[in-house]
Amino acid sequence: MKCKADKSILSGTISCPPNKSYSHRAIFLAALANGKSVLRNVLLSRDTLATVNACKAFGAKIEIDGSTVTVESTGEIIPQTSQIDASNSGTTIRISTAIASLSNKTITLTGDASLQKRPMQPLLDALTQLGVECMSTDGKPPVTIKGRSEGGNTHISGSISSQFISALLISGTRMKNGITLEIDGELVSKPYLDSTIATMKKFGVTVNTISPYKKYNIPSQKYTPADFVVPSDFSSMALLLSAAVLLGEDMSINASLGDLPQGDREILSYLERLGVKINLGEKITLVSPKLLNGGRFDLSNNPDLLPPMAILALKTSKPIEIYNVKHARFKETDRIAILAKELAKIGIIVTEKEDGLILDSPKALKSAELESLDDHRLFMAFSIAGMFVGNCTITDPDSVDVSYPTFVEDMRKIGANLTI
Ligand SMILES: O=C(O)C1=C[C@@H](OP(=O)(O)O)[C@@H](O)[C@H](O)C1
Ligand SMILES: C=C(OP(=O)(O)O)C(=O)O
Repeated sequence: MKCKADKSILSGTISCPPNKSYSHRAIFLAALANGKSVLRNVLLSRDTLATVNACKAFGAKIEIDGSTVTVESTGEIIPQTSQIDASNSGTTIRISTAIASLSNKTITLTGDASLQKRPMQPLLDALTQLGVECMSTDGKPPVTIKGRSEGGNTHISGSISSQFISALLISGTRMKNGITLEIDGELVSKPYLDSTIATMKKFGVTVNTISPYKKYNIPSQKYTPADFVVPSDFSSMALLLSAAVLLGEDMSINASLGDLPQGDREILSYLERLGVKINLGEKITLVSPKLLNGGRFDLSNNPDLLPPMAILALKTSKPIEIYNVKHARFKETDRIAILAKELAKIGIIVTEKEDGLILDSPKALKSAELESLDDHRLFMAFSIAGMFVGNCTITDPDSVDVSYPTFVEDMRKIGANLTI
C-alpha cells in the first residue's frame, strides 16, 4: 500500500497519543505484580498489543476497555505457551526475554522480519552470566531461553540498546538473589532507564543506583499492583511539532504531559535552539521562523527524535547536524541510512556519517516516492516531508499502527492532504 502526500496547511487541534514506552512498562510490571492493576490512557497499538500477548503468555489475565487495561496476576511467571511473538516490537522482545528467565520452562521468542534483524546478543550474554541457557543462531531473534535464574552479578555493553538494561532491571527484581548489574562503556538512550526505574517505583520496588547509568543493585523484591496513568508520548509529539513547524498555521496539540521522565521531551529545547517559540499552555502551540537556525544536535539520549529532526532540514538556513546516534541503525530499519537515501530524493542535501547525518536545505524541492520500509517513524516523518514538498508518495502507511494507529486519520482532520 502507498500514501499520496500533497501540499497541505495544517490548522486546528490534534491530540497526542499515549506514551508507548510507559504503556509497555506498565503492562509488564502489572503482570509481575500479585493482584489487580488498573492502567489508564494506555496506548493500544501493534507494539503494545504484542506486550499484552506476551504477558498473557506469561500467565497474566488482561482485559481491555477503551484505553483502560486491567491486569490481574499472581506475580509468578506461569507460561501458557512455549512461543512468544513480539511482532515488530524491540521493547517487547527484550523485556520478555529477560522475564522468560524467571521460569524454568523453555520459551522461544521471535517477531516479524524487521525484529528478526535486531540485536539480542548482549542481553543473551548477560543472562548467560546469570545462569540462564540462551540459544540463537546469530544473536538475533528467534531466541530460546531456559531459566530459571537465581540472579547474581552480570555486566553488559551499553552501546547498542538501553532496552537490554531495562529488561534486566525489571526481571532482576524477581530473581531469588536480585542482581548487581554493571554497564560496560557509554550507555545509549539513558533517559529510558529513568523511565524504567520511575515505573518500577510506581509498582513498589526500588533500584539502588551505585553509579548512574553504570552500576545498579536490584534486591529481590515483589512488585505491588498499581493504578497507573500513562502520559502523552513526546516521541509522537515530536512528529506533530515538526509538522507544525513545516506545515502549521494555527495548529495546536492536546497532550497530558504528567511528570514522569521522558527523554524525548528534549525536542522542545532542540526546537527552541532552531528558533521556534513553543507555548506549553493548556494546548501546545508554536511560532516558527521562516527559516530555522540549524545547529549541532547530540541525539545519544533520544534516538527516536532522528526522523522528526531530520525533516526540519526542509526549511533550515544553516545545516542541521545530528550526531552520536549510531544506535538509530539498530531500529526497525537502519534509520540513518534510509533517511540519508530517501531525503536526498526530495532535494535535501545529506551527508551520511557513521553516527548521524548532516542535512542542508534543498536548492530545489523535488517530488518523489519515499520508501519507509515498514518503519512507522519513517512513514510519519516522510508523509510530513511529502506534504511540504507536494506530489509525493510514501510506502507502507500500515506501519503507523505500531505506535500511532490514528496518525493519518487525525492528520487529515487538521488539513493533511494524505490519501491512501
Ligand atoms: O525502552 C524503550 O521504551 C525504548 C528505548 C529506546 O531504544 P534503545 O534503548 O534501543 O535505543 C527507543 O529508541 C525505543 O523506541 C523505546
Ligand atoms: C525503536 C522503536 O521501538 P522498539 O525498539 O520498541 O521496536 C521505536 O518505537 O522507534
